[in-house]
Amino acid sequence: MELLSLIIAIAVVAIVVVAGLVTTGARRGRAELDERRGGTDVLAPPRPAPEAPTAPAETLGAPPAPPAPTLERPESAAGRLVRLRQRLARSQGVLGRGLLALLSRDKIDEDTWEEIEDLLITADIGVGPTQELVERLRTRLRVEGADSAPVREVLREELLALVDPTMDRRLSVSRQEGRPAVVLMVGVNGTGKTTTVGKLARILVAEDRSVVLGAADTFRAAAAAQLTTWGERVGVDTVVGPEGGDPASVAFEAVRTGMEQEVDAVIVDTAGRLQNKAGLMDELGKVKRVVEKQAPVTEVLLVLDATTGQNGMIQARVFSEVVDVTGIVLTKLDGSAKGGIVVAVQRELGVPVKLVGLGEGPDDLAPFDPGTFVDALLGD
Ligand SMILES: Nc1nc2c(ncn2[C@@H]2O[C@H](COP(=O)(O)OP(=O)(O)OP(=O)(O)O)[C@@H](O)[C@H]2O)c(=O)[nH]1
Repeated sequence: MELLSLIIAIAVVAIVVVAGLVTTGARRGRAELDERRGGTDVLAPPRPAPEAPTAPAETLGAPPAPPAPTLERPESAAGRLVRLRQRLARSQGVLGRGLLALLSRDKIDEDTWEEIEDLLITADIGVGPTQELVERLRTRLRVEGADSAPVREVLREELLALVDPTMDRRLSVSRQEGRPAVVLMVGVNGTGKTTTVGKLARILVAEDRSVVLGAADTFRAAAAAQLTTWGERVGVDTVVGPEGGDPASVAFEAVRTGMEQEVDAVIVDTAGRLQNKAGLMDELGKVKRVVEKQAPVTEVLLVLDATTGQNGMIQARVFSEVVDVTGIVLTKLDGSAKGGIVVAVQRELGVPVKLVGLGEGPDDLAPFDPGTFVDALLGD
């Protein structure tokens, strides 16, 4: 009996131990499963991979591009001088109308001829051309006398001959042999050089020509920004360099860009500081040499401020000794009664005035036309 009780007790203990082991194993298995499931009792579908937070539609990607700037449509070159004729007449009227009044006197004596000479000299025509004109007028009015054409007509003809309508005033701004035309704009700071580059670009754009600008005036910090703005307004690229950098390398880059873009013309603004002739020669000579490794320079336009009179003439002389000037741009003719400089500078350099500046507006630059100029001088 005692033995039976012992067997039963051992069996009970064994059952309890086995049951405990089974429970622990089951718990460990659950724990492991739970661990694999993410520590939750609930059988959940696998969690989706984490995603970038969904941004509101309007902030997706790059910020919306600003609306493309509206490009300006510059005024065509033809007829600009006619539009600006009034300004020319206002500034140069003293000369033209003054001459007309003196020559229309009943009796033209020596004093009158002297007055005529003074008027011409004051308008900066220069001594040589003044004497020439007076001689021709004297002869015609004496020889033709009462039979002569009206004084106004005689004067018009003689002034026109002095301005010389036979000079070739076309700008060389077309591609040649698969390369862009290259225009160097030279002149003393403040004459309106940078502005003229911008205005000329507008003239070319109006003629549907493609253009690249080169801001090789690295001397004046604002010049590059000023030029870039001019270009942007008409969709023209401007190549700029570091402030104080080498003007020749900017000019080189500009022409390289122009070659790549296959444009019609590259216009390069130069610094042209007139500190001394040797320095100027070095700078402009280098710019030209470097540019011509890629394409020939087709125009060297000298910008002169008409209000500076004889000073402008001195500048013209120095520049023409340093580079082969092919054309003159006379700026600020609207603010000067000294339109005679057209004649003087052409005589001095033997190159034509090709463009005239008649105001600060973006389209106030016009191809020079001798007939319209003389007509404006004489008034209607
Ligand atoms: N009235 C008038 N002003 C002009 C004309 N051309 C240029 N100007 C003005 O002259 C000033 C000088 O022009 P810029 O183009 O900055 O002169 P710049 O020769 O390039 O001078 P730097 O950049 O210092 O070399 C500006 O205020 C122009 O608006 C013109 O034909 N008539």
